[in-house]
Amino acid sequence: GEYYTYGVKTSKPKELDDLMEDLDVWGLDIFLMDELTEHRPLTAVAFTIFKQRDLMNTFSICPSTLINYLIELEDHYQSVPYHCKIHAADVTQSMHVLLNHKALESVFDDDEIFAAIFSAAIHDVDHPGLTNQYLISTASELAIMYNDDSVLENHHLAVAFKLLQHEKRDIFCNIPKKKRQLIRTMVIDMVRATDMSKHMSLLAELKTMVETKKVAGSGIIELDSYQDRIRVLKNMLHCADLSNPTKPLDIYRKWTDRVMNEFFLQGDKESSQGLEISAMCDRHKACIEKTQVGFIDFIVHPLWESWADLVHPDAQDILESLQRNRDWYSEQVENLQALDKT
Ligand SMILES: O[C@@H](CN1CCOCC1)Cn1nccc1-c1ccc(OC(F)F)c(OC2CCCC2)c1
Repeated sequence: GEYYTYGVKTSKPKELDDLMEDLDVWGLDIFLMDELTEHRPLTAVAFTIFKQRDLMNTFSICPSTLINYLIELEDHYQSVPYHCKIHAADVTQSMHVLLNHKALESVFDDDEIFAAIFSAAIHDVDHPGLTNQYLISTASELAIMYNDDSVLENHHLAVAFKLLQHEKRDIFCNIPKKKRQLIRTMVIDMVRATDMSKHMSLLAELKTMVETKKVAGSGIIELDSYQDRIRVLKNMLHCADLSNPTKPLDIYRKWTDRVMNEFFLQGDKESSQGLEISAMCDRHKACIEKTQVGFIDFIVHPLWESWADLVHPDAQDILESLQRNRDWYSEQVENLQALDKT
């Protein structure tokens, strides 16, 4: 059918134009993007970012090849409550905004920017809505395939690269072999770093970088080794992946509903299989508000506090939004406790 400016059909071109004005704004309504693009948020967001960053010209990517790839990629995101194509679009758009931090201005080259946006778009493709721990403890096909090591993350990478193998979808086809291999290495490093079991070591590396941060007079960070550059990009994708609590509260709460739904569906499966129900997956015992306060205090805030140090002062607004949201969920806990006393 006919494709419009953003690579997708829309019955509301004016509203979509207005929404795309917010493409580099933290807090863009990605759920509205899903509606206005007739459920092609990832294709629309990724295509428009590629266009805005002139990546199709830089890497001689034919627009129809990019569209073919993005549509196929988007169709390989499963319709699970949380790890669906809207999450992929959300993380891709969030990555696009983080790459625009002043402290990172002209730090990364085109290869790294292409690798970063591509990694965000593919990072959860074909996610089954189940955790690595579940896949391992049920000796699933995927766990056997990947020997229990970053099972989901290795699968997302394999699926995404396999989709490139059709000539109509191979967006890497005009990139020189050496450069293609470098980009592939960076993408593998970034997507593997989204495995939550790597969170503590990734955060420790980020803290070390902050302590030893080399800054030019202009406040722009200096990164002189591949290891340092990929460390920042891995943490950037991890931040984008754990950015729900930093977004406007109405958007954050939609993500909380979705992730709890996905966890509870896993809990239902575990229960029906006579397995012990995983933490936070028991719909009859979960306290959603309390676990969000804990998630922010123990995981999300420590990560974003270090990121904000690295790119100071570019992420102050994000940090303040996170604090407000934490306070709101904490008040909900107090209200619920007061209710228990009545
Ligand atoms: O599951 C999280 C990591 N675990 C590690 C073990 O300790 C608890 C947290 C991160 N993760 N991984 C995939 C999706 C998500 C994930 C993403 C948005 C989440 O909440 C909201 F922002 F939407 C989210 O909330 C859960 C339920 C309460 C605490 C965490 C989880």
